[in-house]
Amino acid sequence: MHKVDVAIIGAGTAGMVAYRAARKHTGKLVLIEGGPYGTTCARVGCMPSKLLIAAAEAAAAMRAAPGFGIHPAAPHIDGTKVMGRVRRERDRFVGFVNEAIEDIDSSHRLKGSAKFEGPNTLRLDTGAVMHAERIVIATGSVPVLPDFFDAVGDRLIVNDDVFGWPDLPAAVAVFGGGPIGLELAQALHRLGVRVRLFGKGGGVGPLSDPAVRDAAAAAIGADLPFDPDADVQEVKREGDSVVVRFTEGGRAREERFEWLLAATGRAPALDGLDLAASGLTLDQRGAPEIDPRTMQAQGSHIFFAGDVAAHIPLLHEAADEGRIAGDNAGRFPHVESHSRRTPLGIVFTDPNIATVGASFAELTDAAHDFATGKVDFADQGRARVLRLNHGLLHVYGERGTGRLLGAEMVAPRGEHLAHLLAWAVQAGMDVETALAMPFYHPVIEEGLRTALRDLSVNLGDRIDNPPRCIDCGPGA
Ligand SMILES: Cc1cc2nc3c(=O)[nH]c(=O)nc-3n(C[C@H](O)[C@H](O)[C@H](O)COP(=O)(O)OP(=O)(O)OC[C@H]3O[C@@H](n4cnc5c(N)ncnc54)[C@H](O)[C@@H]3O)c2cc1C
Ligand SMILES: NC(=O)c1ccc[n+]([C@@H]2O[C@H](COP(=O)([O-])OP(=O)(O)OC[C@H]3O[C@@H](n4cnc5c(N)ncnc54)[C@H](O)[C@@H]3O)[C@@H](O)[C@H]2O)c1
Repeated sequence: MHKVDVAIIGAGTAGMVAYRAARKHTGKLVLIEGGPYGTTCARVGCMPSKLLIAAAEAAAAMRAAPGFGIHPAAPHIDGTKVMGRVRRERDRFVGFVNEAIEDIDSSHRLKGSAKFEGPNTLRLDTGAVMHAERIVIATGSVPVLPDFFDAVGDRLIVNDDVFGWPDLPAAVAVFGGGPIGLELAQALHRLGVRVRLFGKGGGVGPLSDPAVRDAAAAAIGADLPFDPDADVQEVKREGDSVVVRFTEGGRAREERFEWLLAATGRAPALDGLDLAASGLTLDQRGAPEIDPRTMQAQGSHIFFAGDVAAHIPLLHEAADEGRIAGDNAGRFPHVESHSRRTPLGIVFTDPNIATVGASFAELTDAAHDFATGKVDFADQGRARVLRLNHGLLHVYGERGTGRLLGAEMVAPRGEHLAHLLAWAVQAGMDVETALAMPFYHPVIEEGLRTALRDLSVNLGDRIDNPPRCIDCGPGA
């Protein structure tokens, strides 16, 4: 039987980072991959979705030009060329990952799907069996598909399928108002695909602040048909079409599409691991309790990292967790505790949707004594110059200390505002210190300053905010 100090299951982002961290402690380790190399992020996640969005932004910019008095021809979208670039660039990113895999000692790489046969015993579907002193589980996540969708048969697709398309389809029904549904629905819509986005329960991405969520629903809904709480009676297949029966504004409707794209959530990829044989105590989801500071499960020799840990299923968190889990698996039993970064989430819609630090729901549920500062981008100087003047940003600060706690936004260039705020929150900055930082003129960040000033007023630190649109002129 093959014997190793550390076995890592899954060669995605978390698993590859875990391998490098564990390698510093031992040369007796193995990285096991059951599917294709290349990582979810590069193959079918972050990168191809952003490539599709970039093409959609180019088309949207052409359509927006008449608003400046510039009249180009309407965009002609060549679907095969759009998808060709998406796949070419995607393959380039995947190529870099594959090079990193090739750099790993070949005796440390194993192909096959692993499952537990005992707390320290793994069996691969190739028949190989190994004894591992410590194990890192980094198996990622899989799409959750409601049974309701079975009726559409092979017209049901997920994100992976989109990035394999040779051409753009004519019409797609997208289900799910989370990050995947929002990003793909808006991008496809802007690329000339007829899209309708069906949400459930009123959610819009990761937003929990009702006012910001409403503003985001309105901004996305102004671009394409989007109901965050759709009343769908039936989905079925008729010939090569997907038929969706739903209610809109009290009226029964039926619409036909080529595909039903499910973006209805992702779950930890635990099926097939036979975790029951691992000796861990499992909850009703079939998962053990994991310490997010050590990534250790119940003080055992088993560690989790990335989406499978169901902590924050984002790329930079997967990398951090891989580093923590790999290092601790390597040094076990002398496990070290690590502090985690300030939460940061960005959805690459237009306008961007973003969350930073503590969410409105977390602060409210914990009865935290906080105040909110606001800016509406409708009248924000630079946003108006650029005709990007849609959105709402709420920033939360602690009463008594003025410490910045978090923010939720749907905002132009929100990806950058969210970073500024995340860095300020992690640095423990208070609102007055943030306001003492330089703000250039005219920039979108002046909108953030308006929200910070409003927060300062609401915390009782200053009497009033300067008059409306002060960032339109000198002396701001
Ligand atoms: C469409 C989409 C867009 C996204 N966009 C963003 C974004 O813009 N920004 C962001 O931060 N995040 C984004 N994400 C999330 C991000 O991609 C994930 O958080 C991240 O890729 C998770 O990495 P991981 O290492 O946990 O999993 P993965 O990269 O999925 O790696 C898990 C690996 O484990 C293997 N495996 C599974 N079971 C077994 C087994 N039993 N034996 C052996 N191997 C096994 C799998 O084959 C896989 O290779 C996006 C996700 C999707 C789907
Ligand atoms: N830009 C980014 O960072 C980015 C982009 C894409 C994905 N991701 C990551 O991937 C994860 C998974 O994304 P996701 O969007 O699939 O999941 P999600 O869980 O965030 O959202 C799923 C949405 O689908 C809705 N839903 C569930 N059942 C439904 C049904 N029957 N009909 C209509 N809607 C239904 C839910 O209410 C929810 O709003 C995210 O949590 C995120 O961490 C990140």
